[in-house]
Amino acid sequence: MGSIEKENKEMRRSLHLLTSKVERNEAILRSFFEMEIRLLSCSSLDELLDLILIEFRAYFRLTAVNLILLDPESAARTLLDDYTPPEPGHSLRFVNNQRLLKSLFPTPKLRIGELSAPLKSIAFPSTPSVLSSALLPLVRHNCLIGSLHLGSNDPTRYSEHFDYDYIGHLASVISVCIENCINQQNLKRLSIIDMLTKVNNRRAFDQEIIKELSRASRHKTALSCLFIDLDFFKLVNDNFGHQIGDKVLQAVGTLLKKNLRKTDFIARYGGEEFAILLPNCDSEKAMEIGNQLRQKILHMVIHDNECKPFRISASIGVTSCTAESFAFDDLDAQAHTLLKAADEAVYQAKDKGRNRIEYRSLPDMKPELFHSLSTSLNDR
Ligand SMILES: Nc1nc2c(ncn2[C@@H]2O[C@H](COP(=O)(O)OP(=O)(O)OP(=O)(O)O)[C@@H](O)[C@H]2O)c(=O)[nH]1
Repeated sequence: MGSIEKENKEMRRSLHLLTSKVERNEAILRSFFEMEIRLLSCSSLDELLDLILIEFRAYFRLTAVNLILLDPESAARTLLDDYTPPEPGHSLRFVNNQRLLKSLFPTPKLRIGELSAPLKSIAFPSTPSVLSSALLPLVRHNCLIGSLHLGSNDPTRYSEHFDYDYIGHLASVISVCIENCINQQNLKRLSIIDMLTKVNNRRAFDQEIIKELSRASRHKTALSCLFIDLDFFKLVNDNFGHQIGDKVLQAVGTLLKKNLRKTDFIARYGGEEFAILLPNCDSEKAMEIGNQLRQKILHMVIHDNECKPFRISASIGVTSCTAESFAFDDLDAQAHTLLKAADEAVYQAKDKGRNRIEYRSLPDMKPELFHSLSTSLNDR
């Protein structure tokens, strides 16, 4: 073979290698780009975490994907109250300070390749089969906010000899998405939460009752409403001070959350008044639940500023409805009717001596009566 021919062959081989490398890089970039779009379109932290912890694994053919998040004020943990990650306690962990993150990233740079045993036990506590990995520092405003760990059982998958700019870029996108989701959801949460008791506020209740009435009518299920009004609360404030009064309200909020189902809706409706929606719950069951709450409130021991114990009581009003309860379709009118009945039941309980539970059935309502009724309720 002549030397020119040999040179040509060599050049064709190089060209072929170069073309396939470009094609491979293009495919990688495309897949990263697609994932970036999906990350940016996540509308909640749950959705974002599912994408990272579950879908990344299949999409990038990985053995393990783990995440550590800095969460000093438990903001993320509060938002994720109902969220279960894959391998709970391993794939998603929260830290209150940066110590652990700093041990993974003495400088906030990607860590690629094989990990030492101690680092592996931090990054992949439940996956010893990981042989090579990419540890991505998540950074926002020059602050380490977390660490994402991509692990493979292929020892050559992540190697120091390759360039991983696109993974670094992905880490930046993930950092922004995590921060955005937490901030947005936190803001939304703050607008519907009563800051003192950490149950929902009245605004959230007024929205929820419409949703629940609509759901109850669609599924033909019962919906009950409880009003809980603390007795002689003014005396608590007068005798022990406002701070202790606040402590009582917080304790009642905690007691209600602890003793009701996740699907029940608890709100602070006014100063010392709580309102509860019990979906799929008829009058008999609602009375039973209400009475249990009354007894639990009565047995709750609170301490004043001198650590002396005292107790409180509550008057409870209950009402229930079913799809057939209303002669009209207007959900606002239905909500007002339900609230008025629960409110009247509380007053009856107060009238009869307090620390009691009373039931008020819904009146036979005519739609034309609704307007005067809603006006009087709004004036309360
Ligand atoms: N500490 C504290 N007190 C509050 C708060 N909101 C309302 N209150 C107090 O709750 C008290 C309610 O008093 P009243 O409406 O007279 O009712 P009550 O003393 O509970 O008497 P009955 O309801 O008739 O049993 C008032 O003294 C309010 O100042 C709050 O956020 N914190």
